[in-house]
Amino acid sequence: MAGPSFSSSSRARSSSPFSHRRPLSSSYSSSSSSASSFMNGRLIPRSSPSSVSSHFTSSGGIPRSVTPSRGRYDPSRNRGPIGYVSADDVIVDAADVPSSGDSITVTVRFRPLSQREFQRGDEIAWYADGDKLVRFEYNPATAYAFDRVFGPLATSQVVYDVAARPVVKATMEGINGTVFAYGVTSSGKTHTMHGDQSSPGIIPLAIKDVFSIIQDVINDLLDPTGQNLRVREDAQGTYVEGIKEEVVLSPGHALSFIAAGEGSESSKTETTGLRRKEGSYINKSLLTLGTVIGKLSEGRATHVPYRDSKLTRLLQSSLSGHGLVSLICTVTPASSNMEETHNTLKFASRAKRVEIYASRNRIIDEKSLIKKYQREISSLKQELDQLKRGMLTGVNHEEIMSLKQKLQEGQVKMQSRLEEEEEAKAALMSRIQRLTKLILVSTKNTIPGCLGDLPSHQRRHSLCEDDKLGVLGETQPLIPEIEGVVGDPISDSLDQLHEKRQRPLSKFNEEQSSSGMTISDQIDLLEEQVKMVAGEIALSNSTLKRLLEQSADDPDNAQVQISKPSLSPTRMQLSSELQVQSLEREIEEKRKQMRVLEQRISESREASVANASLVEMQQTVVKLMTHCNEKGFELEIKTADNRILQEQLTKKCAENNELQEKLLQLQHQLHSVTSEMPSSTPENFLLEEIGELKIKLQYMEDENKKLNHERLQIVAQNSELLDENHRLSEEATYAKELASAAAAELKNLTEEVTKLSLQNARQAKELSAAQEFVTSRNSGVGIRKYSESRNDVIKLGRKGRPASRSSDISSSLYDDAGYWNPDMDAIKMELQARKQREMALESALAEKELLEEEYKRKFDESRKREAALENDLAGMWILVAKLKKGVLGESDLNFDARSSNGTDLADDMKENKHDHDSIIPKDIHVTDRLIKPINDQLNQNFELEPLLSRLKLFLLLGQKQCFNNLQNQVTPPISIPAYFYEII
Ligand SMILES: Nc1ncnc2c1ncn2[C@@H]1O[C@H](COP(=O)(O)OP(=O)(O)OP(=O)(O)O)[C@@H](O)[C@H]1O
Repeated sequence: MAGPSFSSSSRARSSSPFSHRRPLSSSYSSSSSSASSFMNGRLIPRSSPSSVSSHFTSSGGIPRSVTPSRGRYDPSRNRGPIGYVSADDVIVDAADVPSSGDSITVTVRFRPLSQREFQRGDEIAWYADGDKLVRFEYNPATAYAFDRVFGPLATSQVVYDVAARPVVKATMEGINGTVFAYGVTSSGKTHTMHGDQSSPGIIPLAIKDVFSIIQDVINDLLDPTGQNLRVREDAQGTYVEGIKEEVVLSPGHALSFIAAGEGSESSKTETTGLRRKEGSYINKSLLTLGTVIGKLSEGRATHVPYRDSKLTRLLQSSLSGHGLVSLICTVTPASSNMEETHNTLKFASRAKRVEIYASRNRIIDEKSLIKKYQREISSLKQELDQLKRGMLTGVNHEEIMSLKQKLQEGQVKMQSRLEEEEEAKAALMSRIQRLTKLILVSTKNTIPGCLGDLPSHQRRHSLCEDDKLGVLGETQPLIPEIEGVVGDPISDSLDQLHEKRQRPLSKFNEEQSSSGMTISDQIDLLEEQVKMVAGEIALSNSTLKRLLEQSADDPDNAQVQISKPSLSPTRMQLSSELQVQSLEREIEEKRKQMRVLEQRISESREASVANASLVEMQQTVVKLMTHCNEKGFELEIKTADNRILQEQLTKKCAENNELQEKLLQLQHQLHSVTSEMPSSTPENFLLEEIGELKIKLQYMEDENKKLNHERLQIVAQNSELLDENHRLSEEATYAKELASAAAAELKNLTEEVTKLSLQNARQAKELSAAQEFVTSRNSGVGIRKYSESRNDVIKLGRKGRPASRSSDISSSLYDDAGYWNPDMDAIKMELQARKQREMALESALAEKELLEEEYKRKFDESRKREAALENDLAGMWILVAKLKKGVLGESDLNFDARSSNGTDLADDMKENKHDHDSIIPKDIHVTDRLIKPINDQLNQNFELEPLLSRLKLFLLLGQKQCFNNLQNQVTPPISIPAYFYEII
């Protein structure tokens, strides 16, 4: 299927052998009901009150090969209560699109009240009640239901979408279809079918649709010269004889033809005063259409008077159910047209009852047909065989006769089919030839340089053919008729040629182009002629020479035997002198001719040089003209396309404006609503939410960066602190050592002091004993006591001597002879010094202990800070992960102004003018819960630190698998709260 074609009934008939066939493609035809019909039923006599219709039909496939498979009529199927209904009737929703085996799609379109109707006080009499009902204002019980009712505000695009597009689409799938508008005058048929620039109707929309489906379209158009087209029928249905086809290349192109068909119809009818006549035809056609629809809607097999009007004949194949039919009834709501509208509605209602059985056309190719016929022949042969066998076995006579009859009928049928096929084939062939010719002509005309670029040998070839038929053919008799000087054909042809050369160049070129002979061809011809004349001169010369020789040899015998058998005896008897003279004259004559020819050749050469450029120029001009025509044609198409585009653009602009207005309105509304309830509308909420999320994300990223920076700082601080800690530990160890040394010394000293005190006490005792001795020297008791005391001292002194540090003191207690001689002052001083040393050591120890405590406190603090920051970081990571996953719930966005590290973030955020409170999760302590076990473990075991740090990192990053793997390496395993697993 090449595509749809457009046809109209007011085109001339053609004698094309294929003219009685419908086009090889889907066809689009538009006509009114009248004899001199036109596109879209535009011809409505103002005086005529009658309804008119406008329609387009489209058929898919090749009717010749169409095999319509009709469905069975089933009245119970798909019959909604479409038609007249009472107000209480239940309206069943009819299918929006026509379907096979269904009824005609009937839609009703109301137009708005016109200015005139309004001014004269018309009221709304009929109106669209919903999109299925038409109701009577003055009696609401009167209502009609249809497939669809379009109110006065419905656009043609909507009407097209519902009422026509399914038909157009089906056409593209090979199902015939018809869309026609029906309605009283001024009810809106033209507006619906044709429309205008701002609101294109069904026809332009259909064309556009068709072109969007296919690229190449064969278009049947009205022939402006045609009158009185005949509607004919064949086995495939009704067709308009002599329909003209045009190839169209774009929607614009198709529309331009339609427009042309319309610019010719109106002028014709205006000027020839055919309107009245048209009106009467239309009335007749519509009357018949009403009758036909009425008959069809009865569903009985009665005679349907299709043939009574051209309109019904044209619509016959559509109405008789071969294709889809969409009827658009246009009505006015005006009360002044109340009755007409009612009639239209009744008509539409009746039409709705017509059943259609649209079926897809099948294209059967030649091979399939041959196969089909072969099958039929073989079955017939079988029948024949059976017949023969029957004859042999004694089948009764009647049976044989009936079989014979059948066979004959079959043969006749076959014969007629074959003939039909032959006919169709011939028609096709002729059409193909015609089209090929057209293509060739058009190619010839359109391909620039086609003729001029022909190779010279081709030109020569054609010349030779011309030569045979023309100039050379005339020159041939010259050779035998040597004396044919009178009426010399060469001269004639040369004269003709010369004459031609003398003519104005344009004329010359015209002839040249018409005969296909160029100057170079003519020069070739002249050269050939020169050669021939030269040959003739040579022949004459040799004859002359022979004659002269003979006369010289035998002057008495003047008889000359001319070798030429054609020469008459009388001539042969001429005197040799006369013959010689004649020959000489002839030779002279030929030479003259030759000179003339040579001169003409040289002139022709000169002329060819001069003309060549002119010819070339002319050819270029012709080419340019052709090109120009093509471009003009393209321009027309483009203009038409442009117009459509402009229409679309205008429409789009209008839509755009409307949308913008709506947008403004909406924005305005939104604004007003927002000002009342700032966050109540979903748009607001979403916008806010998006904004918040963006801010949060940004803040998170910033915070993350900050935290990372801080973390790095903390790590650096930590390492510093660790160093310091190490140093302090060393110092503490040293201090401890010192302290223990000091303690040991103190102990020794204490012991020594005790000893010394004891010694001192003893010495004091000894001293008092000695004093007593001195006092009692005079008595024996005193000396003995002194001796005893002295022995004790000695014993003591000797015992105490090993103590190294007390040696000084001891030594100060004895003289060189080892006798007790205590230097009390020295001892006292020594003791004093020792005490002082002891005190200093004790204070240093206390100081060191204080320092150690201070460092330890600082270290703990930094650890805590680090943990807190890590907690914050963990919180952030979790939040970021949630945001990325898009699982951030309301609860996550409940925030606490204070983070775990004690920073008052709320204050910071207030300073930043953003409501950053919201980014710190309330349940930030969760991270404490997560990290705490690890931190505890870390605090307990410093060796595990690298492992645990990694563990923490995996935990924070939510890498469950890595975390689990690593966790197994930690002994004892860390217990992780279930919450963590929920998060990751
Ligand atoms: N649906 C519509 N919306 C707006 N205007 C409309 C509509 N239908 C028709 N009109 C207007 O009503 C007027 C008559 O319409 P239109 O010429 O299409 O009627 P018509 O049936 O073709 O008439 P006629 O039978 O005389 O050809 C026109 O001005 C047309 O623009």
